[in-house]
Amino acid sequence: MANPVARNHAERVFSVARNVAAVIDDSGIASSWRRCLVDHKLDPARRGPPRTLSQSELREHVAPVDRLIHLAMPELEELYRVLRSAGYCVNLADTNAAILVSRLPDGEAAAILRRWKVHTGSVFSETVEGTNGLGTALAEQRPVLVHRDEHFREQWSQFTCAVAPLFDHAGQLTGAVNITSCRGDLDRGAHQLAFAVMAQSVRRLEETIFRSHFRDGWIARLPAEGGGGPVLIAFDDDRRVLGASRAARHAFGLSDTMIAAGTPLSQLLELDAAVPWRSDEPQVLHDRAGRRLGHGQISSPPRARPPTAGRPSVGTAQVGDQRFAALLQLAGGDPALRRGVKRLMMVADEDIPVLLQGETGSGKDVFARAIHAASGRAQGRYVALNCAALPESLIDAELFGYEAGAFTGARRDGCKGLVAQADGGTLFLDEVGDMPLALQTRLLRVLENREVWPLGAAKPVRVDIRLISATHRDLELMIADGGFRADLYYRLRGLRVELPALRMRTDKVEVIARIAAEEAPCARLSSGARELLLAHPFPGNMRQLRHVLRLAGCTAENGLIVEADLDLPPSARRAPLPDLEAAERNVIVATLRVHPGRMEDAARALNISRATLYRKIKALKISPPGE
Ligand SMILES: Nc1ncnc2c1ncn2[C@@H]1O[C@H](COP(=O)(O)OP(=O)(O)OP(=O)(O)O)[C@@H](O)[C@H]1O
Repeated sequence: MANPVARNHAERVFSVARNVAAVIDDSGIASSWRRCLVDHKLDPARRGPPRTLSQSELREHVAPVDRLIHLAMPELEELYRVLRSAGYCVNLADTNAAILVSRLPDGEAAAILRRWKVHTGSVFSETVEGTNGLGTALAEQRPVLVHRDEHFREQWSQFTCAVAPLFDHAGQLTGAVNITSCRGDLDRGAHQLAFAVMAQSVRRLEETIFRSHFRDGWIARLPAEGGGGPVLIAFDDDRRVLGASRAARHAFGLSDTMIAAGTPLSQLLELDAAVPWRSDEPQVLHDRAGRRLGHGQISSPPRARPPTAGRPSVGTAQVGDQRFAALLQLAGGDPALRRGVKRLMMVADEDIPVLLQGETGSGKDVFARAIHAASGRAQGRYVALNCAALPESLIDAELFGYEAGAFTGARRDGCKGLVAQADGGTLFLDEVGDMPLALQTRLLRVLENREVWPLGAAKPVRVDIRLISATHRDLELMIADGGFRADLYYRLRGLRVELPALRMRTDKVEVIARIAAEEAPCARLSSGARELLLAHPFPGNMRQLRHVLRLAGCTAENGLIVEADLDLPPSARRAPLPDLEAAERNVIVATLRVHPGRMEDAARALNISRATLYRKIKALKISPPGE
């Protein structure tokens, strides 16, 4: 042990850890030191950089928390804006203490943090790096401030880090937010303010995560006590609890089992059914025993909010209508897609079924949600059903519901099936081409009779639903092969809209710029990176583009995304020269989209005869575009 400072530090660590019981350990530092020595067998004098993840390891860490990163970015950017000039870096880490997003401050501080690898890809778990902000906060699942020589390893003594663990909608640990400073002129107390700012930002982020998860439910927000997280309870229209934040679980003793059993909200709060809640306004809430809890807020799901005034009636849809803004934004500048959206706008208030056709990741789900939100049924529920993911045994009960005691294991009060839940709203049948034939027959009956027959029920229940379905399959080919019922197809395809693959969009340049601004707001695309993105075929379409840019936003240095930041498969880094067949297919599909339903014009544009065009369409298995 060459360095006397390191030796003194190590001696202090050994002495404190031996006498943990005797020291005042409000900050938990002494207990952590002891854990590092006794449990993790670490050496406080060891020097060396933290472990850093390779690009592919980083990808594996990012994938499971992709949505979290997406939700967290605006809050992290705001925190960074506030703390950057004070010399703090802002990091988001996963539960393994691997930094996935990093924003470095200006000037010399950034150089020091970079030299010590306090940035994206480094791992700061307590079991390897000893007591440190990220590792210790995650190990103890509580906010911690580790100031200079409170670090287990002497080499980290130039830093102060404050970290708050992040809990998801179910109260489970999902990551941590960290701010780190290397300013030697500030004492522990001086860092407390930044710590408090960061903790507040984490509380807001936890609320965002919760609200995003329960976006279709009601949410009660109760006054929070002390420094705990937000106290939030989600519940359904029948006032049964759907979920609760970590702090709400503690406050009301709510367990997963109680939530799964659909505990009535009345067991937690005093509810006066006669008094309608004033949605989103602060109001005094009481517990079930009538004790005043203080000011809280109850927010209704978007569908239950009153419609905007002056909603236009059938057939008067205008491009300028605010309610269509989301749909038009999704369509971007692609002319064929804009034509599809205009047709959707014309029938927004009609109950005409819509069939969305497109490759994976082309936006079928987001389009379906936007169609529902722009429709006259926006106040009703949007219920999505993935037909490919339904276990055969659950189909009937899930879809059509059951009466109390219909079978062993059934809920005591029965269950409303998904179809009935969409009553008054929209039912989205995703991957409809993957629906088993037996279910196709049962669904057809529901659509024909507009009623469902729950298991064990004496009479059917009438339902009023609008159907949107989506598939990446060619249903007409499936009909020809006997894999899909023709009668069901014609019921589903009222208005067919094809969502083009990203590589076929004529507005790819603008799409890339828009998604880059959303996913990597603090970074600029270098011209090399832009070229690479434009040339890439993106088999995963918009989803893949978002993922690639989100990751690039995490790894970009100095706010510039370069080619190396783009996680594109090496073999596909340059778009392969398409083979003749693929090239022909692309040209024909693009031409048919420009001349929908007008074969004569399409053939003329391609400079081939109509008969040749039909032959090519058949040979290349191209599905005819929607009218
Ligand atoms: N036009 C668009 N503009 C911006 N983002 C989009 C657009 N379309 C899709 N996305 C984004 O791409 C991702 C995938 O979209 P979505 O889930 O709707 O695709 P999908 O076609 O339903 O995919 P799958 O068939 O695999 O279920 C989402 O993050 C969505 O926000």
